[in-house]
Amino acid sequence: MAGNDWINGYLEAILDVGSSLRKRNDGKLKIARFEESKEKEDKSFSPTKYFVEEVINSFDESDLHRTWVKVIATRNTRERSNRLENMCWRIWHLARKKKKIAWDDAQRLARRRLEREQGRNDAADDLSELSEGEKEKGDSNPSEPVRDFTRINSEMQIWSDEEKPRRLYIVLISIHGLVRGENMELGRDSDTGGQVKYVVELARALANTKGVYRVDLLTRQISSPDVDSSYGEPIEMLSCPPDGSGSCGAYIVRIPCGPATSNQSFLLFLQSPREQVNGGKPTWPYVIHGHYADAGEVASHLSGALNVPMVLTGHSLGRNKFEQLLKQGRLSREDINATYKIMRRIEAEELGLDASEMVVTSTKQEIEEQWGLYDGFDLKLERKLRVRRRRGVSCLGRNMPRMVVIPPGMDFSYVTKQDSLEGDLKSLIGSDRTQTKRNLPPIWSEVMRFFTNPHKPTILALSRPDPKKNVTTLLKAFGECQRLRELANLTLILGNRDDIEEMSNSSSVVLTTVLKLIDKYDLYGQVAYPKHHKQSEVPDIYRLAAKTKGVFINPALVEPFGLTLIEAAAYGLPVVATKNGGPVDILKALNNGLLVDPHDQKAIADALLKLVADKNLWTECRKNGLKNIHRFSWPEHCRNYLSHVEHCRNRHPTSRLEITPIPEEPMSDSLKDVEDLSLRFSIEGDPKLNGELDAATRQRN
Ligand SMILES: O=c1ccn([C@@H]2O[C@H](COP(=O)(O)OP(=O)(O)O[C@H]3O[C@H](CO)[C@@H](O)[C@H](O)[C@H]3O)[C@@H](O)[C@H]2O)c(=O)[nH]1
Ligand SMILES: O=P(O)(O)OC[C@H]1O[C@](O)(CO)[C@@H](O)[C@@H]1O
Repeated sequence: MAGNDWINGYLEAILDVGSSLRKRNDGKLKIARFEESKEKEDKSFSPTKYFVEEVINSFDESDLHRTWVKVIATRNTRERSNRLENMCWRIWHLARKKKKIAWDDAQRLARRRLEREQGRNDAADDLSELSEGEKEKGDSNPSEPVRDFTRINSEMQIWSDEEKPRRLYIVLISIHGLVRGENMELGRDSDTGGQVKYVVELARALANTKGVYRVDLLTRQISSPDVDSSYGEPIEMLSCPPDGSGSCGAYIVRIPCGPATSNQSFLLFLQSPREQVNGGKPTWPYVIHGHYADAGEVASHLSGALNVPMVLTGHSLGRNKFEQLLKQGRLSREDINATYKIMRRIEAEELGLDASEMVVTSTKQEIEEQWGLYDGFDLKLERKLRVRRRRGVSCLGRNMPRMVVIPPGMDFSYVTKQDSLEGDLKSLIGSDRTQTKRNLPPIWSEVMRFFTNPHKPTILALSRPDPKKNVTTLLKAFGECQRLRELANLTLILGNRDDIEEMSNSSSVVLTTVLKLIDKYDLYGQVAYPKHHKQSEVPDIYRLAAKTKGVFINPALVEPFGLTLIEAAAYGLPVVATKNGGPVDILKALNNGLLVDPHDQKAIADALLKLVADKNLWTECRKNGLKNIHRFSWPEHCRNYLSHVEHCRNRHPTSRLEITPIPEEPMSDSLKDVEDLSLRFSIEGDPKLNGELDAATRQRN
């Protein structure tokens, strides 16, 4: 039986290896393990023994044993041989099948292990990519704004002009400060500064973006003899571009709020669907965007009442300010809270954070070192959720606002070609000190009249007269550095003032301290501190400092972003800036200056000296700033903004809300046009719309 030879070897192996049969508890004989074989295992590998062990050890086949008993009982040799062959084949087949199953399991396990490993690697890549994506990339093609700060999710659609015609209605809310579109009074008080400029320029830029039909910037109506009547106008159309030629669909809407901001007033305004888009059908805001703690709290109420996604921008954060003021050591915790109501502000910021789908920050640093201080935000969880969303894994039950870095832009319409560094200045400071009657900016004379030697480079500081801006430390650094005083003058533009006594307490303290320090260090003839300047003169102030080969400095204790730094760069002025806050990322992008510890007076003086004295460094920084400033572009900002807002969890009012109108008071004429905005008080929520809608659907209703 040549065909059966292998069987003999196989059977011999079964017999040779030996086996002890053990009575199974269920009465069946179970082929036991080959303990002996373990002990006697010879060093050389025997495939037969291995196979036999595999077959016998690896499965318990009772009926196989019954067959075996029958086979050995078979007398007919031929019959027995056939049965033996069949049995061996069955054993062999079973063993192979078993091994195949084990192999498949092993393969499946290996594949799952590989997938999990891949998933972990992807997640790690995503996380590292996230941190990479937010890191400054190398210089790119100067003609193309670089998305340094803003990381667009690879799957996320970039907002493009090719979008099907959309007619989005966006609501921005910025409550405090004096808000108007032209000739802003920035620096007039602690609440009228960069944020006012930011929201007005954002409203214009969004309205100028294809697909956006209307932008309403909601703020408080302020009617008071102390301020210009323009702040009492119920509605102001924003000219686009700012030279007043035509409208782009951006409006400032001033809501009568009484002494305190009432959510109700804003709610009533927003709950009348806007009839400007989609052929007169009421349209809900696509998004409600709150700016700063106060508007963040109001927006959170409106977002909840209207079921419209909310976006938040901090501009400046209470926890961060609190930390820096404590570090400065001049005020106790109680004094800080009494002065700034800082705990109430932080509460509002936490509420806004909790209600937001997305937080727009100006820098990566703002996420990690400013929002990272808040209960309502956890950096690691936000990143994990972002990775999960990207991998299509459900995030239900886990809410954390998405943080997106989209730095503000700049209105470049005032930036002319690079001014030559010669020319005007010579005529301005001729030997007889009389200004030649050329069309030189009047503000130049206003500044230069303070200086004994106007030929020296001027160090420029421009900010609201707010303690946080740390101007007093700058003055001490300048006053105590003889070398710096010999080399340079100092210009302080600290808002507009008539009478220091009539200013807010914090502004009054800052300005009084400035005057005392000028006197203490006898800086007369070396420091300029003009009382007034117009908004339109700010570019010329930067230009003047650049013409003198001066330096811009922002020594703030903490600067969430620092619009003045990008403005200075746009006018060719190298900068020295606080290392606390947004300037870290700004200088990374612009590569146009030096960072300092705002608490270190000597470091401030040394940095200023370095830039004023080293003309090569000064020229290099000027050149870099001019080359890289394009990265701060409002059109780019808006494309990124809309791309991210598109992915906010979209919701839609699903209930009919009857709002009882406030009893009508006789409306002044000026309010008539507000009425034209269809201030109706009932909303037609479509009850059948119970689910969440995607952005496109939402816009159709
Ligand atoms: O006398 C002055 C003082 C300021 N400004 C302008 O006001 C703005 C000031 O903005 P910024 O330097 O950014 O400071 P803040 O007023 O404190 O602005 C807050 O809001 C800004 C926008 O989010 C952030 O960049 C800041 O970090 C944040 O503190 C700039 O455009 C200045 O040109 C004037 O025109 N005249
Ligand atoms: O953190 P602070 O001191 O309130 O600074 C932020 C202030 O600056 C501004 O952004 C200037 O516009 C105000 O809106 C805001 O009150």
